[in-house]
Amino acid sequence: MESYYTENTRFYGNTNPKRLLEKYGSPLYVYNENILRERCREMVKLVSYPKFRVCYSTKANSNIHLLKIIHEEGLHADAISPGEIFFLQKAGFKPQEIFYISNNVSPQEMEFAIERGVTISVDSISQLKQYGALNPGGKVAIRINPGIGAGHSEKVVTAGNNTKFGIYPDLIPQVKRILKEHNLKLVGINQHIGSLFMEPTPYVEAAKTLLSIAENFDELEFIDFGGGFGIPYRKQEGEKRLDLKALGEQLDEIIGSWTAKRGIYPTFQIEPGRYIVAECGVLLGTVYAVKQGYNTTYVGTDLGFNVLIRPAMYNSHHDVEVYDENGQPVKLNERQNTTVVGNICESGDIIAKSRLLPKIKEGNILGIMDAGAYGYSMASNYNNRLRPAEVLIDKNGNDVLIRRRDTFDDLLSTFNF
Ligand SMILES: Cc1ncc(COP(=O)(O)O)c(C=O)c1O
Ligand SMILES: N[C@@H](CCCC[NH3+])C(=O)O
Repeated sequence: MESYYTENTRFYGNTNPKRLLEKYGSPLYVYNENILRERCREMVKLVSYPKFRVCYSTKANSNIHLLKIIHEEGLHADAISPGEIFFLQKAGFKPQEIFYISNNVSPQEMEFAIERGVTISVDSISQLKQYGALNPGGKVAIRINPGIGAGHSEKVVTAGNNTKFGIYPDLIPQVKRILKEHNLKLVGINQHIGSLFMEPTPYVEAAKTLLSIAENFDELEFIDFGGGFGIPYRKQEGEKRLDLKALGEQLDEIIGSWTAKRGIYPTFQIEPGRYIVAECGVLLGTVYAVKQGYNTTYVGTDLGFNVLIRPAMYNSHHDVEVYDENGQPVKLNERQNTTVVGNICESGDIIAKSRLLPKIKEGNILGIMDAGAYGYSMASNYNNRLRPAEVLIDKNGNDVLIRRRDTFDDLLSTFNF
């Protein structure tokens, strides 16, 4: 089948991968503003219940320029750390638009949010007690483990029996005692079952469970079903999109019947990260070596796992597109078994294993597709490598540098000499 992306070269606006690498260097993260805005809008209209809000999950990509666009589209945001709260505020999010979903944090980190007026969710009895002691009479949310998990790898399943996250429902009497002891108001309950589901069922089932748990509390201002909305990473094989219409209709139905039965109308919210940013991002890199192995051809690039760790960490698949000397996508007709590797000193430094790709030569450019989520945000300086620059193809198709590449001075900047 022809590449989804080959038909979609509009991604690069008025330029192309070759010109982008000539101008900004390799490797390079490239984001498309129109796609980002489209994904935000799809999520905002997911359900028709009027008090519905979308909290973008900042961990997926915390580039301040992308955060500004997401804010312009009317999304709120969730944060997992004071550093993310700091970035969100820099991007213009107001404290009441930020939800701090904390996990095992120090009193100082809780104070950081309390001082700024950011609502915190805690996810253990210990942390609820710590919060109560710090902010008696305050508002708080709790993260529930609904007992149902889902995700693309066991490392990203965040509910069920094998996870550090969330409070089990049988601890609710204890939660109530602590709330009373510290005169806390429980304003919200939230959950997140895990990252990347492609069928509505686990999410909807977990949402129903959360609604039954919500019946234990009278004054909830919001109920948060979490993120995890998947994107099709295997577009070249024709993978289908998550059916948002079906998912939205099911959510509307359970929200509608729950609110009608209870006669209360809290805000409902979701926390998508990947769905918002994955498909607006491509990671470009350059081929420097081609080597015939026993079973596969190794294509050696500057795309080490310091730049994109998902394949090495979770065995994740990203489609690969090959560009010719004019920066145009090479058609996927004559294909050979190819393994794309990086420049990091580890054998696990593989970005695409045993793929059928067109014949690749030194100097070719590769596009690692759907790399906007958990790409740069999980990048590192391992091997003292420099994290790449980030470029935005803006809504008029122009390329804009939104973050420069690291420098050697950046690597030195934290040392005392
Ligand atoms: C609490 C919480 N909310 C939201 C998300 C976003 O998940 P995703 O990017 O799969 O939508 C995550 C990450 O898995 C998370 O841990
Ligand atoms: N980092 C994961 C997503 C989940 C992380 C957040 N709980 C990934 O790249 O797929």
